[in-house]
Amino acid sequence: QMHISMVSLMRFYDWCMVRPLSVEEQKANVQSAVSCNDTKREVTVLNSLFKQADKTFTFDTVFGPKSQQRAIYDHAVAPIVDDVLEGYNCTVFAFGQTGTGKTYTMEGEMMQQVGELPTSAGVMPRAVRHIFDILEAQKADYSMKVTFLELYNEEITDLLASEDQSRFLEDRHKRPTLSLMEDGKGGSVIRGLEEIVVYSPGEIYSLLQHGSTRRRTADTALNMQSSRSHSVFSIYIHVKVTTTGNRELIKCGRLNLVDLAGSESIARSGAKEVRAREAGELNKSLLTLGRVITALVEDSVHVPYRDSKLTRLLRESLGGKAKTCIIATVTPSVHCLEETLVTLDYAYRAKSIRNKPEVNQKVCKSVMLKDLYKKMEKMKQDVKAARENNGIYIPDETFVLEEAEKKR
Ligand SMILES: Nc1ncnc2c1ncn2[C@@H]1O[C@H](COP(=O)(O)OP(=O)(O)OP(=O)(O)O)[C@@H](O)[C@H]1O
Repeated sequence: QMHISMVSLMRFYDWCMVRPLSVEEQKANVQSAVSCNDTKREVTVLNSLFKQADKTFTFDTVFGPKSQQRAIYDHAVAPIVDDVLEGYNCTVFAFGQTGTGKTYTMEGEMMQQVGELPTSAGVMPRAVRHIFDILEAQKADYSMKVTFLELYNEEITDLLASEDQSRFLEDRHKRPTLSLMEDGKGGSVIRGLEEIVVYSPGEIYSLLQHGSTRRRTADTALNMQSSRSHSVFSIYIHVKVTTTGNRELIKCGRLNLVDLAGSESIARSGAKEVRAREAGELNKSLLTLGRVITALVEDSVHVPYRDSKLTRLLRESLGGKAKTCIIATVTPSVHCLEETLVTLDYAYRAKSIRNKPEVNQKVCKSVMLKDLYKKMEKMKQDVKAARENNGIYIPDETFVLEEAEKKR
């Protein structure tokens, strides 16, 4: 087995989405305090309403209140999905105050089944459709698996946990939590996180639906805590390609779609950190993310990745070998001016972070990935059953690939 890498320096992409004023806000005559210039790619916060200087931020792309979900996907996310299929690890973060449209942008209207995408479908269902469209058109030999987790109060829970483990999922305080460990290669692994092998868009849609419903059910039970939780949905794709020299390679790409906690928890803390901690409002992961961004922007020797679960989990996407982008979501409402400035400032600063994207690929001989995965799943089931009694190690796919090579 051999690893080949291509290294070049790449900065974060950053986009800004300004949502329309809601019907209620319009009825209440809420003033708009944000203006967008899509062509100049600028967002201006109208501090002049309060006799202060206006503040303008430039992004890679600015999507104003009239933007369609489809345009956002085609313009901003589709090129990233192409990179994932080339073997890159890519991460899309949605970052903004509660109620500004992070979930709308990432999930939007979820697909119940396969069919036309609704106009309000968000990044997740669109990415899934796009990935399958490309693979089917290429008649590719591929395998795919997904994971979906929630990080709340520094505890990781599995949104796709099988029913027997999910009895307590409605109550975040009673859920089984998973431990995060270093993988020895600069990344991290989550022990016990369900990795579900999928063969069709429909399967992923129902998993997404399932996971996001679990997240929301917990909300109604516990007073809208989703604004303080982060969710990470990941799709792992292995695609077999044949090079001009008739060599076979497996490209291993991964797409992480991250819906972050509301950025108001940063605005609220800061100087008031102690009080915020007492009120249980301090979001350690979000604050550490901010500190990691600052350290990377300032080229500090010490980057505090280890200080939170989120930054340990997504270390590779922050100054590492992944391609990363941030979607900042803001509301035009004049009542949210302070939070809007915090969001824009964070997303804007992140732009100067440089990652070193690398293609992940392995040389392979003639194995059919689809067959291999079916065998692997069977093996995992068997071993899992045995493990419950004897503590036997569950093989990961690298192990299975190596075993398949040895047997030839
Ligand atoms: N671009 C948009 N166009 C139309 N409606 C939108 C848009 N963005 C958000 N909304 C609506 O605004 C409301 C809040 O959006 P959403 O739940 O996505 O916010 P959020 O940032 O994910 O909040 P939270 O942090 O609480 O999860 C929803 O009713 C959503 O449908």
